[in-house]
Amino acid sequence: MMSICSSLVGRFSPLVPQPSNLPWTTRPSSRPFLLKSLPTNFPGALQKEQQLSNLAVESPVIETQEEEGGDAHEALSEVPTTQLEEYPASPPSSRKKGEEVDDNFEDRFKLRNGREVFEEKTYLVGVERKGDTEDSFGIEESLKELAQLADTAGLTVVGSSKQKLSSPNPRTYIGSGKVAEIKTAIHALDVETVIFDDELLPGQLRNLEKSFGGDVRVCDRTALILDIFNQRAATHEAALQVALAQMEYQLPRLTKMWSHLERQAGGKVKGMGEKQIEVDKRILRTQIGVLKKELESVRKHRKQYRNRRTSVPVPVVSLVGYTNAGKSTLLNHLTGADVLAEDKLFATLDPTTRRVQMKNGREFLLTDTVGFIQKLPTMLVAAFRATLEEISESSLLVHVVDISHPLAEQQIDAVDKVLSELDVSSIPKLKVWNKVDRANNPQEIRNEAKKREDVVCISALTGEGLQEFCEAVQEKLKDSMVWVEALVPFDKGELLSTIHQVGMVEKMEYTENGTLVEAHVPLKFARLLTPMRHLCTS
Ligand SMILES: Nc1nc2c(ncn2[C@@H]2O[C@H](COP(=O)(O)OP(=O)(O)OP(=O)(O)O)[C@@H](O)[C@H]2O)c(=O)[nH]1
Ligand SMILES: [Mg+2]
Repeated sequence: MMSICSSLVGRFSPLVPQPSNLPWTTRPSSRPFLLKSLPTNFPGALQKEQQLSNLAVESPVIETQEEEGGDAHEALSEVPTTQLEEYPASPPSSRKKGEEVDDNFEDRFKLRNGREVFEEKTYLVGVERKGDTEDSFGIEESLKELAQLADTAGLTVVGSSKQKLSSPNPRTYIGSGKVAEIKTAIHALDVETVIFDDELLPGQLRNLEKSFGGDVRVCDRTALILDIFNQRAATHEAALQVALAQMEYQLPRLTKMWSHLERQAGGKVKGMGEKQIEVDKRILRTQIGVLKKELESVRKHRKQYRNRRTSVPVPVVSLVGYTNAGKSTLLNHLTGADVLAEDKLFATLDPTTRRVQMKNGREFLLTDTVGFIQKLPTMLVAAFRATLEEISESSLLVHVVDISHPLAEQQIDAVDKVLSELDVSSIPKLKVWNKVDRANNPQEIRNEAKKREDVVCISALTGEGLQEFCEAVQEKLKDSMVWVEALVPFDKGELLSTIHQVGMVEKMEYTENGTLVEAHVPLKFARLLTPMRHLCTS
């Protein structure tokens, strides 16, 4: 079963019989994180998982005893709660505590990306920080995006709630009044999972689960995104990257989780929790080390492949952009590739490269990359850094924007922010306003794009503007090429066709001693022409 929390925090699945005679069964969610979601192709994954799970079994988890209410900070930071807002929801169930699962329980198991997903009823919570700048994603839009992420993960959103705060409550992130309000709503709606739009501290997660009571799980946006990546990782490398990010996410949470043991046991087992943390942390670190080594070797192979590819001096153009902007659709349309493109977030996790052949005989390689998102978990950026760094070797970055999206500007900013962390400032860029066919005011957008330098307006779906796009790419590629004048001898005729293929020929003239060429060519290729350039200038 693949559900958001079960894959990340190793909670009992409703289908797995829970051992009732064990001390922690009253609160299985308090068990330390297990590594349930390791890719099965990760060497030793099963063995390690079992080790950690065995360790967990030996360690009783003691209920946390946080004081309720009386939080001065809360009183200062909380602003009157907003109205509960509900998505078209399934009718509140009349299920009583302890009663058996609903009739349609079995129907809620769905097949997604070849995996079984349990469609958990999910409730979303967002916090608007007072003083958030106007150009950032508003709370409404951020929650909408969270709902899309939840849908992508296979969850069913049944309601949502938001709160305006000057600063988050250190204990429960939201204020106590809001916690009570949400508790009432989620019990009425039979909610199984509550997802917060921001990353929560491990203590906040725990306190919220305790406050909501029952079997309600609490997760944060980071856990949700990690889970989607986990569900979608199709290749060995992507699976390794996601497993690494998940472990890095788990490591600090594991620490905090165990540190409660001693405190709650009133010091009677002093040192026990600490010892346990050390053992678990060591296992996790060893696994992280093994994963990093394996990733290194996978990347070495890919680099060798890339080096072989770059020996052919065809320029590489990388597509970057916000998730769902239409990058894969553009690649598919231009190259006839069959990359998965769908109206889900993070459809693509692995870079795919295809050759684009233009009508004029010129070519370039086009690479599709993983999409970006606002509040991208840092451990994911770190884990995917190597994949993304490949784009730093491209001759041109094409930033694909969904111009029909109401928050296109904010999405552009979010992408620029990630790009600025990747050290690609020296690479020429071209902006593509995609999905113009879907915009409310397509003609206005086309006119605006015309006025701007470095912007091409297209529809990857209908094909509008793709010829213009290819021409703009060619023009931009000039920026990464060098100007050469060379006299190519007649017996080196194949060089002329390569110049046509990878460069931009301005002039070609047949002389007694060979063909005189003036062209922009990639730097690597210019070096090959050096002896002929010498001939030309002398
Ligand atoms: N109307 C319209 N829809 C488009 C266009 N381009 C893409 N789409 C749709 O937008 C959705 C997302 O497209 P993808 O190509 O998967 O987007 P992506 O940028 O690769 O997304 P990630 O892989 O998640 O980063 C799909 O449902 C596409 O059919 C377009 O020009 N017009
Ligand atoms: Mg894609």
